[in-house]
Amino acid sequence: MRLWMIGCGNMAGAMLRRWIASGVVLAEDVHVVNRGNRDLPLGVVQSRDLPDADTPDLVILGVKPQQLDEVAERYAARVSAAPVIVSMLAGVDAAALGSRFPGPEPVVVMPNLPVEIGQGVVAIHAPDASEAARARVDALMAPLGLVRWFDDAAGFEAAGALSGTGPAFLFRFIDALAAAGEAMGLAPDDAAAVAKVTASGAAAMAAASERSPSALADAVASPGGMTREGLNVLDDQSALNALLTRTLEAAIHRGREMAAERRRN
Ligand SMILES: NC(=O)C1=CN([C@@H]2O[C@H](COP(=O)(O)OP(=O)(O)OC[C@H]3O[C@@H](n4cnc5c(N)ncnc54)[C@H](O)[C@@H]3O)[C@@H](O)[C@H]2O)C=CC1
Ligand SMILES: O=C(O)[C@@H]1CCC=N1
Repeated sequence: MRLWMIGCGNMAGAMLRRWIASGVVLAEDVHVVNRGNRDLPLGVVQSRDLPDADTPDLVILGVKPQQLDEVAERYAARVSAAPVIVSMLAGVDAAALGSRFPGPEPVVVMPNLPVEIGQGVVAIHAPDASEAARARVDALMAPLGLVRWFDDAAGFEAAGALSGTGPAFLFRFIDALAAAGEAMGLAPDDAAAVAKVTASGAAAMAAASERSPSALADAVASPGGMTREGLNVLDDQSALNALLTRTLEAAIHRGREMAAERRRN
């Protein structure tokens, strides 16, 4: 599959590394436009402008949302013959994308960073996309992890916020576990190592097990034992649930503000 990628930093770069590692895309079939060269797989051409070459199978937008107008002004005419344009920009919906890039079918995705190891989530919203566009996007996204299409905007907003921002919250949780270990007297290196492997082992188990995370927590917590006392703190007045609900609400609120900033009157 031949790709033009306009903006390929942390997020689009993570996707690209997986696409090439999985073989779904060949490095020589990718042209990246970035402001400056980034650390990308060998063979991928990076430049400051699109090439004078045949139109690709897909155009991927991976710049910051604030750069949407700038790149649209510069590249919309040149990508107008491409069949599909995929945006990962938070707060940019299909209407905002389609109005700036007339021609290609607009597809909005919300990926997350673990796509780089094939264990990410890609939420997709393109309710008006043709079967051909859906098939093309599905084939590209398949190696990245869990791929879910949401035809309703609300479902996409919630799923995209949960998966897109979620890794950052889990990374914080790992740090918080380590900090708690340090507070109990562990050396920083030991605390960080123990917290990381505890988190990765538990996450792998939750992903692989037929038991729910709640049932797995119960399996750790012996009646009258240490874990139950700890869980009682997290569960008191649903403290952790309430904190994460507020966290996700704040992220979604910001997403809506960003969407309003991109909306045209
Ligand atoms: N980082 C994440 O976990 C996630 C990010 N996103 C979305 O991905 C997008 C990119 O985020 P990051 O990769 O974190 O940012 P980043 O700053 O790492 O990457 C942006 C890239 O765009 C390039 N760029 C900037 N202006 C340009 C221009 N005028 N023409 C061509 N290239 C240009 C930069 O050189 C850079 O390589 C954002 O819109 C964000 O909402 C979505 C889901 C998750
Ligand atoms: O923080 C952001 O705006 C982007 C979208 C989801 C993850 N990173």
